[in-house]
Amino acid sequence: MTSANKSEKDRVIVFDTTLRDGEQCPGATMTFEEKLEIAEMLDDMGVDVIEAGFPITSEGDFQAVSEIARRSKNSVIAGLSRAHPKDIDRCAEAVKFARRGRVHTVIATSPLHMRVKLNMTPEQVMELSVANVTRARNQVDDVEWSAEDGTRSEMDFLCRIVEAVIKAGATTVNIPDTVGYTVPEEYTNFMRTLIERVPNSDKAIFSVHCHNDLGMAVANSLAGIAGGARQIECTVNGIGERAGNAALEEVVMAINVRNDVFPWWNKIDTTMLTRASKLVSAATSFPVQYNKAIVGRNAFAHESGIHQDGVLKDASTYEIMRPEMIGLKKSSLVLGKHSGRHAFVHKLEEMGYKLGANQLEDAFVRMKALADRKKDIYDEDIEALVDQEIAASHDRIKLVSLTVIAGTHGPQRATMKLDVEGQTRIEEAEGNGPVDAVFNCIKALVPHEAKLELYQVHAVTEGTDAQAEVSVRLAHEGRSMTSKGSDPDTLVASAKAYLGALNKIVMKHQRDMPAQAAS
Ligand SMILES: CC(=O)SCCNC(=O)CCNC(=O)[C@H](O)C(C)(C)COP(=O)(O)OP(=O)(O)OC[C@H]1O[C@@H](n2cnc3c(N)ncnc32)[C@H](O)[C@@H]1OP(=O)(O)O
Ligand SMILES: CC(C)C(=O)C(=O)O
Repeated sequence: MTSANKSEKDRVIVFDTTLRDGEQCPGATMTFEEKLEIAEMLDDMGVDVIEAGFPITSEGDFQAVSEIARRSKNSVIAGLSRAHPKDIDRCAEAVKFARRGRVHTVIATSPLHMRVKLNMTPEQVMELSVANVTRARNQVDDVEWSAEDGTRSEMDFLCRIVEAVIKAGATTVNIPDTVGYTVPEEYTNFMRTLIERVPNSDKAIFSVHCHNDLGMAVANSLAGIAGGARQIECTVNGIGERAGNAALEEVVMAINVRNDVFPWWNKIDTTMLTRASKLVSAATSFPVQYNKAIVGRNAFAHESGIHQDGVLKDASTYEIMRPEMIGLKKSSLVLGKHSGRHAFVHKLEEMGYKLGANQLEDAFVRMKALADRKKDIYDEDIEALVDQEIAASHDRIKLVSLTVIAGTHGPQRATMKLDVEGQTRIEEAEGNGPVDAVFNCIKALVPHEAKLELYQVHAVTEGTDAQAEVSVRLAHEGRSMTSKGSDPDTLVASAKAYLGALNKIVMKHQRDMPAQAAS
């Protein structure tokens, strides 16, 4: 819906209950400071109503609701209360500090809850509701009344009690699907029938509050709006009692992305959704499911080659919304065993590599082999893979020959012949031991600043004729390059390992040159 044709009757009021229903689920308790931080973020995000807690629950909850109310900027601050005078008074006392405070009073209306839990007749529930809405209205202008277990309530009774609470001053009427029992079409009809049958329904906003026991909380919320409700109660990341509540980020994005079928609008700044999700996850210590819609870490990640190719050609092939819309910088192409060449080349280009066709094919085959063994392929894995590939075929510096004079009478002396980019160079150097003499020779032949960080010798086979394997790590300009060399002669293996690491540094330097020149 464009801003030109936005009308108030099509606006969906977003009521966030992360701090109340969200906190009710086992393990989600948040500290006072965490609640303040979340409330501030919700306020900045454009949430219309923040249900900050249930003040009668504890002194801590009362303090949190009061402080959130004091600090509120734009949002209405609501507190929950039972249909009980002491709950109502405590709640009104907490929310009165807000620019606009709301008392939200709830009582069950289903036959089961009234009989078993409340031990009350419908008439007693009606009386109590009217009395407590009146009591609340005497203290604040904004009063919400909720019919707990509304979707399992009898329509005739619901119509009568809703009419009565609106008369008593309720400004919002919420019909929760407390146990996540309804299904979309049923809920649309339920809300539509109720709104049509209650004679004074135009005097209040109708609200939906859906739980996810059958995984339909979001679908049901939208269906309730289709039936005439104009407030959705939801939580960040969908946290809440049992299987949770409708997820705020899902209802909001469903309305925004499918505005053709959900022709309503809301005031949420969706670019804050990712941040909100992370904040709530950190405060509750509830990890966000990887495949969670909108904010899961895989929601904008692609590993399959066919999808990656499509996304590279045009992201809308596999993405129905742009990642920036929810505050993500970009979607990610994750390399793995399902990836194809297009994504591999793209990744290499991002990392500054440009390979010839054969090198690319070899590196790709080795990436697949690695992915079969390893769950996550990181940039360093690709770097190691490709550097090895390039180094093998493109060594700028090659060892031609080496002679070392060692023994008890030092200094030890090495004579080395190298092929440096097609030119033969010969040099002699002394050292404090034969390895030092070999490395000094290399430094004389190819002057460089790299520092030796690691030198290790392993015997690969047994016996005095064992093949030696030497590892050398050189540090240069904040990066380390490691290489291995093997030979039956330890000194030759040492020279090969050193030259291998040096070749990588040279190659990296050449690769970075164009980027540095451009910047
Ligand atoms: C669907 C929802 O999410 S509703 C919100 C649920 N959230 C919570 O319960 C969290 C906060 N709750 C609490 O801290 C406590 O339950 C309190 C402070 C509200 C009440 O604690 P207690 O007085 O010890 O009562 P307890 O929780 O054991 O039992 C609930 C009592 O409230 C009554 N009750 C339940 N709902 C309502 C209601 N909407 N209006 C009036 N009374 C109610 C019950 O019938 C029961 O009454 P009884 O003691 O006469 O049998
Ligand atoms: C308090 C009400 C709205 C509730 O949380 C529910 O019915 O699930």
